Amino acid sequence: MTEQVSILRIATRKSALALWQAEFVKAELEKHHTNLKVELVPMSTKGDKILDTPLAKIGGKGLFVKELEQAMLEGRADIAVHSMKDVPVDFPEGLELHTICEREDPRDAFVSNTYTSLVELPEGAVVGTSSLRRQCQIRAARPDLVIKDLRGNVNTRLAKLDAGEFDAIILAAAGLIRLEMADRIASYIEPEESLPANGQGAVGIECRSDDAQTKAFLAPLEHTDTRIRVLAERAMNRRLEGGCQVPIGAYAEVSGDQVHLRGLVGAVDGSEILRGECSGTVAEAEQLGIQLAESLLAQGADKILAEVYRDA
Ligand SMILES: NCc1[nH]cc(CCC(=O)O)c1CC(=O)O
Repeated sequence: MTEQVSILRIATRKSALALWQAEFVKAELEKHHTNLKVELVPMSTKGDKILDTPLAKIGGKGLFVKELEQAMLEGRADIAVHSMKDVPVDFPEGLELHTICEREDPRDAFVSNTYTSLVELPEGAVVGTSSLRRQCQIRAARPDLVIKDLRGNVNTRLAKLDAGEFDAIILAAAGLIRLEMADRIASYIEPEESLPANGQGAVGIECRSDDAQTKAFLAPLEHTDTRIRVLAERAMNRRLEGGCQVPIGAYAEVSGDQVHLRGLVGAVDGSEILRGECSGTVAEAEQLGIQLAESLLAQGADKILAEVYRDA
C-alpha cells in the first residue's frame, strides 16, 4: 500500500541562521509526519540587501519578512520560519503566526578575542552592536566605552571582530548556539545587565490563516511555555508601539502558573533608562505586557520613544 505524500514548502531567507532555523523546522516536521516531504524555498529580503545603513534608519517594520509573506500569499510557499524578535507585532490580512517553538537561550552574548566580559573592558574599548536596546544598556552601565554600529549576518559580524575593528561585539547567544559557534561566546550577559529583546531566542512559524492542513502539520511543534513568555513580551512591545529597532527590552519567565515580566525603555545615549516588572498568572500573560507598557509610558517612555523615532 502506498501512502499519500504531502509536500510543504518553507519560505526562508538565505542567511546561515535563517537556513538553520528552516532546516530545524523541516527536520521536526518530517520527524513528526512520516508522510510529509518538506522543501526549502530560499529568497532574499530588503533587509538582506541593504547592509550599509543602520536598520533604525531604513525603517519600515518587517524589513526581513515582506518577501516571505508575499510568497505565502501567492501560494509559492506554505510557511515561513522567523526569529520571533524580528517579527512585527501585526500580520498582513490572510496570514498569522500560528506556532511558537521552544525557546533557545534568550540572553545576549559577549564575544571577544581578548576580554571575558563587559566589566573587564578597559576605558575607551570599542564595542560593536547595532541594536539600540543593547547600545542604551551598555552606555548606561559603561559610559566610557565607544559603541560602533555593526551590521550583517552573524558570520559577517564575527569576521569584523576578528579583523580587529572591535574589542568586543554583542550578539544573541541563540544565534551562535544554533550555528554551533557557542565557543565564540566569552560570557553570557544576564538579563539584569542586558534585558533581552522580546522574543529573542524563539522561533515562530507563520502560515496562511485558512490553511487547515498546514496548521495540522505544525501542531506538534508548538511549545506552550515559550508561547506564554513571548505573548507577554510582544504585548508590551505592541502597547508601546515599538517596531523591531527600538531601545526596548522585554523578558518574561514562567514558573508553574506564574509569569514574571520585566521591561525597559531607554534613551539611546544611555542617559535615561526606565524599568518595570510585574507578575501574574499565565492566563494573564498579554494583560501583564499591556500593564507593564502602561506603567513605562506613565514614567515617560512615550517621550523617549518619540525622540528615538524623530532621530531615525
Ligand atoms: N537581529 C538579527 C537577529 N535575529 C535573531 C537573531 C538571533 C537568534 C534569535 O534571537 O532567535 C539575530 C542576531 C543577533 O541579534 O545577534
